[in-house]
Amino acid sequence: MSSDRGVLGELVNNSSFHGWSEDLKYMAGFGNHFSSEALVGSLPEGQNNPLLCPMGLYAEQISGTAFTVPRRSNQRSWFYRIRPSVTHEPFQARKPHHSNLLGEFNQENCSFTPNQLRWKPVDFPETPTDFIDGLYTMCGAGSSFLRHGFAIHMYAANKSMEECAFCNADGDFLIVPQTGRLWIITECGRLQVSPGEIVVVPQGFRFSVGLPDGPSRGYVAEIFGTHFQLPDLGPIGANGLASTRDFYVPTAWYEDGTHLGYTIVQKFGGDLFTAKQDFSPFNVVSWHGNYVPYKYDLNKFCPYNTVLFDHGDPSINTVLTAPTDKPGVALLDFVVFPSRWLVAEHTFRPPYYHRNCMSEFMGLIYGTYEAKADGFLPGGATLHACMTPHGPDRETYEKALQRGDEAGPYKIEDALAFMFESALLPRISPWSLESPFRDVNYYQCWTGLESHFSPEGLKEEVN
Ligand SMILES: O=C(O)Cc1cc(O)ccc1O
Ligand SMILES: [Fe+2]
Repeated sequence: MSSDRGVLGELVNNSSFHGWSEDLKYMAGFGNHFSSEALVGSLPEGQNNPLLCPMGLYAEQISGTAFTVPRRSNQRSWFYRIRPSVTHEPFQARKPHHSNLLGEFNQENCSFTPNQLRWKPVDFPETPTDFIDGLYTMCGAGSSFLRHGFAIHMYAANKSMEECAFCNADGDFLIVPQTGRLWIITECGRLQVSPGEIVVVPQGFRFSVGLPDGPSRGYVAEIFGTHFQLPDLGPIGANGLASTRDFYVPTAWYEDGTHLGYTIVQKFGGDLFTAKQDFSPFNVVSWHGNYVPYKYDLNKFCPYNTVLFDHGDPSINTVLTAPTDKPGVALLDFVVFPSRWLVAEHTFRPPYYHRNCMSEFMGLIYGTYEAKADGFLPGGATLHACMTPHGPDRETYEKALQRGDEAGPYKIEDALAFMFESALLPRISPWSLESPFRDVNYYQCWTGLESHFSPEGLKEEVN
């Protein structure tokens, strides 16, 4: 594969993506019950499914939680649409079979290793590739069938989805673009997501991805059986980290056209199925509810950190968390490492050396990550599984020691890394283990961390 942007630029014509306009309107909030009408008066008043909906629309509910979960965690939305989703031809297994996605992780389809893993950024594809075809699974655990687990995918694509909508029946997608904006049309409306922002598309939503910038790359965390929530703030108090007002939900937008051969691509049990229909799935004129896609700008994250000594645990930078049934134990935490001041005194400031009972997958959106002087590149990735030792590379360690106790306040700037952290032990897809982009020499970044042990030195100090 090569990354000839010029050639790719010619391949792609994104200017006509559903007549996209950039002046999108959003509603702010996290977990709210929203209402939105593209046409005034299209939302039924006082009830969800009247005999006849305003403007001759169909009422359709999408449930994101079992009907009977406690009210505080119940998620569902009501769509008022021109034709209902059910009006499609039968689903067929997609041909050719898409072999780069996994919906469950087991002995047969995956490997596992306690070694530290690192990947360089992949090249952009040379042939026209849309978001769906550009997706490939890196690792994961559990099963979408059993509604427990997660998958980590990445994508490299260069072409907008055309007359085609994706629907992930398996879980929620948290998408982290690294190169190229995403224009995402959902049944609730449209979102523009730039590198530095993230978007969550919950299970079951139909969506189409336009790539206005051509070659595009990014990361996707998929969670089975639960949804993301904001972390509790504990003693931090009522404010800080990601603020509810900075989450943006789309406003209703619809298209009413007959598109012969519109294809719904449904990910179901990790496999892809396609069904044809003769109208756009983005035909929701109004909607209300709390089961919604949303985006968030990571630059709005308000970091908290140590102000005197020692290196705090990275959980302080949690943006969103998907819980397990065990209090405080995440199925998947999404953690950022944003611009921030480091001020700790007599402290080794880079991330400490450690082994973690949780598994850590990291990506880099731009800049350099504070624990790695080189080799961890924007668009690349690392995986340090449960109890796999890791920490700063040799160069970072030596630089921190050179700066010494005298290091004054120092700002990490122009860098944005993130981590997907899970309590489940990830299995690795065969293609990511065999990938030509895997950095098989990763372990060498720690080679040469010498012993500085000197009992004599200590004796001298003590005496
Ligand atoms: O491994 C990593 O780089 C992520 C990380 C960062 C940090 O500041 C402390 C612990 C940790 O796992
Ligand atoms: Fe770590």
